Amino acid sequence: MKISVIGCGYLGAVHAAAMAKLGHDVVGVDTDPAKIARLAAGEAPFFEPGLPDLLREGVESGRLRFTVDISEAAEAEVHFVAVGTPQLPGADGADLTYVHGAFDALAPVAASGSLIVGKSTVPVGTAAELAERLAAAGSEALLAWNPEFLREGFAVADTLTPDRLVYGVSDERAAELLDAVYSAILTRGAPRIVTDFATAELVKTAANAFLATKISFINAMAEIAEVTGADVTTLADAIGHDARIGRRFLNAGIGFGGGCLPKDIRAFTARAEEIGRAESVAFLRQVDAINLRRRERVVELALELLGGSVFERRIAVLGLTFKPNSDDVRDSPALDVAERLNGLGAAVVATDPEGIENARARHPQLAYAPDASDALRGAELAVLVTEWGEYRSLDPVATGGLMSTARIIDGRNALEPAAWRAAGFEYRGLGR
Ligand SMILES: NC(=O)c1ccc[n+]([C@@H]2O[C@H](COP(=O)([O-])OP(=O)(O)OC[C@H]3O[C@@H](n4cnc5c(N)ncnc54)[C@H](O)[C@@H]3O)[C@@H](O)[C@H]2O)c1
Ligand SMILES: O=c1ccn([C@@H]2O[C@H](COP(=O)(O)OP(=O)(O)O[C@H]3O[C@H](CO)[C@@H](O)[C@H](O)[C@H]3O)[C@@H](O)[C@H]2O)c(=O)[nH]1
Repeated sequence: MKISVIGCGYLGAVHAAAMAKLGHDVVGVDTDPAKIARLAAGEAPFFEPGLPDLLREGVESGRLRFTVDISEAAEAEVHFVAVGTPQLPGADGADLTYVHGAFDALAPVAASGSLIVGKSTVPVGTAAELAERLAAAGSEALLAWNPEFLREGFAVADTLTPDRLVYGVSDERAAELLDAVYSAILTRGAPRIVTDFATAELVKTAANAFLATKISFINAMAEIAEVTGADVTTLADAIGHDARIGRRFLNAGIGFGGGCLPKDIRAFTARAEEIGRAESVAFLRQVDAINLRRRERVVELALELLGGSVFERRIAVLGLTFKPNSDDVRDSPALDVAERLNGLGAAVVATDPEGIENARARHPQLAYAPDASDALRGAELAVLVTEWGEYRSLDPVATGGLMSTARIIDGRNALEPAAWRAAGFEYRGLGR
């Protein structure tokens, strides 16, 4: 099939390359010429394992091309819209400017009977409004909402072998076209849920709200464990054995960040207020508050370990991205911790295997080191805030040898406390 993908960021670039892998003829469109130039050369503009191979393969096969010119999407039978829906500046709601821009640009281009598929995460009710917007623009394209559940770091596998496909549609033809797009995935047995616009939009919002709640639940237990001397990791293992609870997403630490969970729970809160149901999701404010308190806790522990002041004390911050296997620093708890310590006058030296460039663009005032050894050399305190494999496997004896004083805060509970203590470290985890 001929497919266009409008918006080639983290989601759209992966989606475009995956659609080409499924055998479709794909054009990716983005308003950012630098991004398009890299993608057109078969290069990934961000770090995502497996994406470079997929892009190269697609571009070399001729099934995948990229452009800034949306008129090149005119021949597509299906148009995926994957533009950003960031948090509004100074408010909780989602900024739909890019979605509106993409739909307004697509309306005159999309052929009658072609299908426009929203993939961006939007507040419930958005698709219905966009259907009216398309009709008002005289478009005879169909509309569907097909939310995306991929995780950064696993985006390629999540797109090619999703847990489920959700179609929000208002007529059968839209579902048929989506079945044709995803036939190779459906043949492999992926569950497919066909529903209305509102349910499809809410499935996405609810999934992220649930994941965020699970993380804040375990972080709330970490707060209790810190006062009572209990160990939150053992607690998570123990409750996780109950299949109704499950162990995944029960890792306590400095909490969730990234371009999705934080903004999506805030947008949900804002939309619930708009529809008069603020109390239904009032708990999400607590979820957000617990999450942000964990970053503060790291600062408290740093002050405690350094005798009350971090001023001009050298602190190595290991990790800048919101999670490992990504270069994404959007709403990153790791970068926030580095910033907070820096704001208190600490001599922070931060490092990350993939995130330095993006972190520097946001926080040029921080000092960055190319690798962990450089960051750790001469430091009085190490703070592990993103659990990259190479930080998890740091040798405590060698690490202690680099530092001026052996102290570590394990902000992701990623290290074996006994091994670090045996190597002479003052070790602090979160909730253990
Ligand atoms: N990143 C993820 O892991 C992920 C997963 C699931 C859902 N989502 C959702 O997908 C959407 C996109 O997220 P992202 O992380 O890829 O964002 P992003 O900021 O990385 O990418 C958005 C892209 O859209 C482009 N764009 C903006 N307006 C455009 C227009 N009118 N025409 C063409 N391109 C335009 C931007 O230049 C940018 O490249 C969001 O709604 C997000 O919540 C993201
Ligand atoms: O037990 C856990 C699990 C995760 N996290 C943190 O939670 C954040 C989000 O992690 P993850 O969900 O793996 O990353 P994303 O790539 O942002 O993916 C989420 O957001 C996407 C965009 O909506 C959805 O598509 C995915 O299904 C959803 O998992 C990261 O900061 C993690 O460090 C924890 O603190 N503890």
